[in-house]
Amino acid sequence: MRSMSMKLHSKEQAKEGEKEVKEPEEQSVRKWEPRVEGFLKFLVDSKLVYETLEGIIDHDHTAFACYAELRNTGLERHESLAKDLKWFEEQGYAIPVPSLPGLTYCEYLKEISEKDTQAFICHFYNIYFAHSAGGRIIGKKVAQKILNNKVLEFYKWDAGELSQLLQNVRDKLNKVAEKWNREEKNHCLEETEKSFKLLGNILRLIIS
Ligand code: HEM
Repeated sequence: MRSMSMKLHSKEQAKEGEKEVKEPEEQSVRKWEPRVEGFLKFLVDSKLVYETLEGIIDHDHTAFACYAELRNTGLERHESLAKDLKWFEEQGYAIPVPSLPGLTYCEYLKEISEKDTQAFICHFYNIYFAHSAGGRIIGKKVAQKILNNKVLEFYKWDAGELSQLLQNVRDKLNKVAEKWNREEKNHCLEETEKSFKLLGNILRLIIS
C-alpha cells in the first residue's frame, strides 16, 4: 500500500513522488499561503472524517470482524481535533460547519465499510498514515505561518512513540491482508487513487 501511495504524491510533496503538480495542494507546502479560516475548515472536515472512521471501527460488525482488530491503535484523532476546535473557539474564532469535501468523504466511507472491506482498509491506511507523514509537515508549516508555532493536539500522539504506533498498525494491516487473495489485494491497492482524491479535496481547504 505504501509504494502505491508514494507514487501518487507530486514531486514537490515527497521525494518518492512521481506525479506532476496539477492541483494547488500538490505544490510544495513551503509555497502555501494558508489562512486561519481555511485551516479551520480543514480541521472541521478532518474531525468529521475521523469521527466517521473511528465510529465504523468501534461499531460491532459481525460481517466485518477484521475492523475490530483495528480498534484502539493510539492513532485515533477525533478527540484531539475536538480539543483543538474548542481552543480556536476560546480564541474567538467562529467554527464553520462541515463542508462538502468532508461530508462527501464520510458518506463514501460509510458506504464502502458495509460492502467493500478491501477498499475501506485502503482508506483506513491512507487517512492515518498520510496524517502522520505529510500531515505533520503541513501542521508544522501552517503553525509557523499563522499560529505562532502552536502545536495542536491533532499533531500530538499521547498513546506512545508515534513510530511504534505506526508499526503496530502496519503489522495489524498485514495480518488482515494475509487472508485476502491476489484479486482482493489488488482491489485494495486500486482504491489508493480515490483516497488521494478525497483527502486532497479536504487538504485543499487549508489554502481555500
Ligand atoms: C501536501 C500534501 C502531502 C505532502 C506534503 C505529503 C508528504 C509526504 C511525505 C514527505 C511522506 C514521507 C515519505 C517518507 O517516508 O520518507 C509521505 C508519506 C505518505 N503519504 Fe503523503 N503527503 C501529502 C499528501 C498525502 C495524501 C493526500 C495522501 C493520501 C490520501 C498521502 C498518503 C501518504 C502515505 C500513505 C504515506 C506513507 C506513510 C508510511 O506508510 O510510512 N499523502 N507523504
